[in-house]
Amino acid sequence: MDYKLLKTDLRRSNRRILKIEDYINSKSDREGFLVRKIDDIKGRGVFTTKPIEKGEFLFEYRGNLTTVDPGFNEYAFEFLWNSRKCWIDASNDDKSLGRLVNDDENDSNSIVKRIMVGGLPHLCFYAKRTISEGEEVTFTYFKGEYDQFPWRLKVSTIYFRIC
Ligand SMILES: C[S@@+](CC[C@H](N)C(=O)[O-])C[C@H]1O[C@@H](n2cnc3c(N)ncnc32)[C@H](O)[C@@H]1O
Repeated sequence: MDYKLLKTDLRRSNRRILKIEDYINSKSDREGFLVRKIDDIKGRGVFTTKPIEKGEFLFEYRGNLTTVDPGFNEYAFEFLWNSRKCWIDASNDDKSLGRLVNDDENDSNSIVKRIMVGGLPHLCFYAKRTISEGEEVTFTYFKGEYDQFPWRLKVSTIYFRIC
């Protein structure tokens, strides 16, 4: 057994485990993504610059944690923590990637998990499946009313016409 190699492997895997907390604590995003304007309606989106494996950590939905309802705010992410409604308010443009992930109702490639770091909840995007190089990172915001998501209304109108 090559113990030197084993030690290096362990160090590498420990680094991988620590990485997510490191990104959260240093308020930074990992490399492998770029932001691109898609069009005037959708605005900007996040795209991969290399393939991503299923289950990989992508980046945090970074913003201010609050228990005060921010009202209509397209950058507020609502979730439950200890049975209480909370929001990550990402309306401040801090150049982070999470706040720029667009909605895909039916075929999104990421999910969001709540993880605890430093005793506080953090929302993190993970790959739901393999994501190819150059693909847009998308998330299903939630199953809401169509008037909350006017772009979905547009898509379903086309769908009904085709049928
Ligand atoms: C959290 S922001 C996402 C980033 C946004 N595209 C930007 O450039 O700042 C949410 C907003 O993006 C737009 N958006 C998200 N998903 C969309 C989609 N599938 N089609 C059209 N617009 C979308 C809507 O304006 C929505 O209110």
